[in-house]
Amino acid sequence: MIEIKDLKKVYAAVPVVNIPQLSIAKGESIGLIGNNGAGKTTLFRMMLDLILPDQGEVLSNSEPVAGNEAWKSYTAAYLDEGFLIDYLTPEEYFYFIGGLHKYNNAQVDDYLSTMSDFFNGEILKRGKYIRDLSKGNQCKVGVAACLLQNPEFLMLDEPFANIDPSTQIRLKNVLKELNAKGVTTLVSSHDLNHVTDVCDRILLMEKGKIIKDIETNASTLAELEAYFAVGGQTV
Ligand SMILES: Nc1ncnc2c1ncn2[C@@H]1O[C@H](COP(=O)(O)OP(=O)(O)OP(=O)(O)O)[C@@H](O)[C@H]1O
Repeated sequence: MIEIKDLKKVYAAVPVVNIPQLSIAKGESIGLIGNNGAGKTTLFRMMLDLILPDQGEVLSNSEPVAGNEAWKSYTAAYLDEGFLIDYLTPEEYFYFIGGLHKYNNAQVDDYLSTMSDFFNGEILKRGKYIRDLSKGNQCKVGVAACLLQNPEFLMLDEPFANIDPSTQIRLKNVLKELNAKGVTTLVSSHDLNHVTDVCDRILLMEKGKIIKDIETNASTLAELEAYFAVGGQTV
C-alpha cells in the first residue's frame, strides 16, 4: 500500500530522515518508535505531503502522495492540534469533516453516538470550542475525526501521549478492531507496551534511519526495553 523510496529530508545539513526503502502492506499494523528527534514526525509529514522531501518519494497505492489527491480519500491522520479547527465546537468540526466525505449531519450523529465511551462525557454538548479542550480531549477529537472518515490507512502520531489510561485502553481496542477489519495503521509512540500490544510490526527509528524492522513476538517488548535502557545505540 505504501512504498518509500530513497527518502531523505535534511535540516541544517543534518539528514533527519534517511530511508532508502520501506514497504507497508495493506492491513499491516505498524508501530513507529524512536527517541526524541529520531525523525518520526518528519517522516509522517512527508507521507502526508505536508513537507517536501529533499530526495526520494512516498507512494500510496502506487501513486506519489506529493501533488496528488487520490490518497486523501482513503487516508486519515492526526499528528497534532494543527489538524483541528480551534474556533469550532467538536460537533461542528465532526460535521465539517463528515461533510468532506459526503456524510450528512444525521450520519455523523449516528457515528458520534457510538463514541460515547471513548468521549467519556467530555467532548459533546459541553458548549466548548475545540481551543478550550484539554490536550487529551483535543486528541480524542482528532482521533475520532479520523475514525469518522472510515479510512483504509490511518496514521496517528503519539496518540497515547496525552490521553488518560481508560482512553488509552479504548484506543488500543479501537486499533485492534480496525486491524481485524483490514485497515492499515501506522502509529508512533514512546510507549513500548502499547505499540507491542497493538502492532504486528515495529519500526525503530534512530537519527532518521530505520535501524530495526521487527515482526512483533513474545520477546519484542523485552528486546526494545533492553535497547532503550542504554539510551539507544548509534549505527
Ligand atoms: N522545520 C524544521 N526545521 C529544522 N529542523 C527541524 C524541523 N522540523 C524538524 N526538525 C528537526 O528534525 C529532527 C527530527 O524531528 P522530528 O520531530 O521528526 O522527530 P520525532 O522523532 O518526531 O521526535 P519526538 O519524539 O520528540 O516527537 C529533529 O532534530 C528536529 O529538530
